[in-house]
Amino acid sequence: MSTIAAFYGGKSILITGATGFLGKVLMEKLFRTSPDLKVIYILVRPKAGQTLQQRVFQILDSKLFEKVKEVCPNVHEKIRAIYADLNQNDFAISKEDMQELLSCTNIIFHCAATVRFDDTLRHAVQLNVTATRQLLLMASQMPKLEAFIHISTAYSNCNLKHIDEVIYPCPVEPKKIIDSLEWLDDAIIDEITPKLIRDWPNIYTYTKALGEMVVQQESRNLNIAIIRPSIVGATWQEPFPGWVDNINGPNGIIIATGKGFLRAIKATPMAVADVIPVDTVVNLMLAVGWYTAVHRPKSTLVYHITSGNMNPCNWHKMGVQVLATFEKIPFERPFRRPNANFTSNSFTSQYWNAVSHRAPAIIYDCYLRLTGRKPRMTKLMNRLLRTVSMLEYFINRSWEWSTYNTEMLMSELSPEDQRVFNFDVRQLNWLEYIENYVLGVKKYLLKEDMAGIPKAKQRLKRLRNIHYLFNTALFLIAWRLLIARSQMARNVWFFIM
Ligand SMILES: CCCCCCCCCCCCCCCCCCCCCCCC(=O)SCCNC(=O)CCNC(=O)[C@H](O)C(C)(C)COP(=O)(O)OP(=O)(O)OC[C@H]1O[C@@H](n2cnc3c(N)ncnc32)[C@H](O)[C@@H]1OP(=O)(O)O
Ligand SMILES: NC(=O)C1=CN([C@@H]2O[C@H](COP(=O)(O)OP(=O)(O)OC[C@H]3O[C@@H](n4cnc5c(N)ncnc54)[C@H](OP(=O)(O)O)[C@@H]3O)[C@@H](O)[C@H]2O)C=CC1
Repeated sequence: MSTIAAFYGGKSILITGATGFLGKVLMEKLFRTSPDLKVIYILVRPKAGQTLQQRVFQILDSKLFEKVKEVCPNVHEKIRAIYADLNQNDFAISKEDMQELLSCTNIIFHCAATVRFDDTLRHAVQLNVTATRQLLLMASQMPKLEAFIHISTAYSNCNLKHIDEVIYPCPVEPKKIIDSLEWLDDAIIDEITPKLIRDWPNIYTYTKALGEMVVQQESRNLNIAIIRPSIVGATWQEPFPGWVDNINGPNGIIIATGKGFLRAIKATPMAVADVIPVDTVVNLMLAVGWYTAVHRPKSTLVYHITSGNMNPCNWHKMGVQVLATFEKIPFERPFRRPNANFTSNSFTSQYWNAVSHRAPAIIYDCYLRLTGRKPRMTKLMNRLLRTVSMLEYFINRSWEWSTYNTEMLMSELSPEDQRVFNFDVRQLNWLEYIENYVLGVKKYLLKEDMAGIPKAKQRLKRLRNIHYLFNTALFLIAWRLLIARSQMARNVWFFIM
């Protein structure tokens, strides 16, 4: 019997960000391994015209939860969705709900965040810093609370090259920033943002660092742990390989490459691609929840869950395997044949952007115009290139994250717990994982049917022929122009003939 699974039995667990990528996988694993848990409270806001209940039903009815329904048929009764908006004071939680949360919660997993790189400082601070402070305040009023697990990111200190499992101070106190955002207007905030974030690459990573500082400062006598995952990718093993549900991180790039929109990227091929499967992160989270509650470490422990130091993969290897998978299982209706040119040179990258991205988009838009349709490819390409430029910082550098606490925790687990809550990334076979990842993107994100593969392969062949034809025509035109202008070219031509 797993000690960790037994620990969560009968517990009331509060999860923020349960409707997000990580949150869903966390709930799934909790229900599957501890079906006798008492209740999971989730803080949810209505979204896209859906009520809280509709959002919960949609999650429970998804493929991700198929196994859960077998082991925990009354899962609907064990989720208690509580209306909450983390952007508002007291999260706009009703008095009755707040009372229940304060008196019943045993464990908190705080996953909610804005993960957009280009969010406004005001919104990102509200969600990633102020809301964390607010939640800690709530936690301090929970008599039954055993552990508070805060999810940060391995990139919260990406301005450093070597990162230890410690909380690093930020140059400006979070409280000062929270206070000043209350009276500064948006224009001034925009102006001072670059000065505040200094050598952090974006507002997201900066506010996650501030969030960690808040955790340290407001920890009072709570049992707290911080988890820092690197780039969270599709599931490796559980509940099935390849599950993924948003376009963040590598997912959008895989789609753009598979559909033939993106064929070159400014990346350092040998830089470490520190992707970590989402189920691995969730297993560590549950193990940390147990360890923090039971062993009550004296200080706030930070756990890195990264792949680079234990089982490194680089962007080149990843790109090659992604392309190899596209050969076997191509995406439907590609714009061009998938290709992946990595270059770390800015000039070459701009050349590829002009020749491989913008020019085909312009040509395609001309074609759309000529056939009486609305041009759209240039706009789409501009947005894609903007997105790619925001990711460039992370694919042109490598970091070293120490993992002493994570390894210590692994050694504390029983063999059964090491199996059920496996976060040992050394066992990961990258080639297999990447293939399942791409397949997962096709099935769960693009919702493409495997029956469409022969047609997609045919289309790829047609695109290859068009590509050859286009290049041959281009070559002949260039050659013809050269012959018309140069005596030397004419001599070579007569010689060949
Ligand atoms: C030739 C290429 C070779 C490829 C080889 C094969 C691939 C092998 C994999 C290699 C991948 C390399 C890239 C890896 C990138 C790794 C990045 C890691 C970053 C680590 C940071 C830390 C991790 C974390 O802690 S949190 C999670 C990270 N957060 C995010 O990823 C959020 C990023 N997204 C944003 O901030 C925004 O979406 C933004 C600013 C990028 C765009 O905002 P905007 O308002 O313009 O629009 P949206 O409505 O959001 O989207 C517009 C448009 O863009 C598409 N899109 C959005 N995100 C992505 C994406 N990540 N990749 C690609 N495309 C994206 C989206 O679909 C929209 O398209 P529409 O058609 O208009 O709907
Ligand atoms: N994905 C990754 O690569 C990595 C993620 N992380 C961290 O993991 C955590 C989870 O990330 P991930 O699951 O990927 O992110 P998602 O964007 O998928 O999920 C974010 C969650 O936060 C919730 N949320 C956002 N704003 C509010 C609000 N105002 N009120 C209530 N809930 C809100 C969202 O709810 P809603 O559905 O209503 O929008 C959603 O449930 C974050 O803390 C992130 O920093 C760390 C490293 C890497």
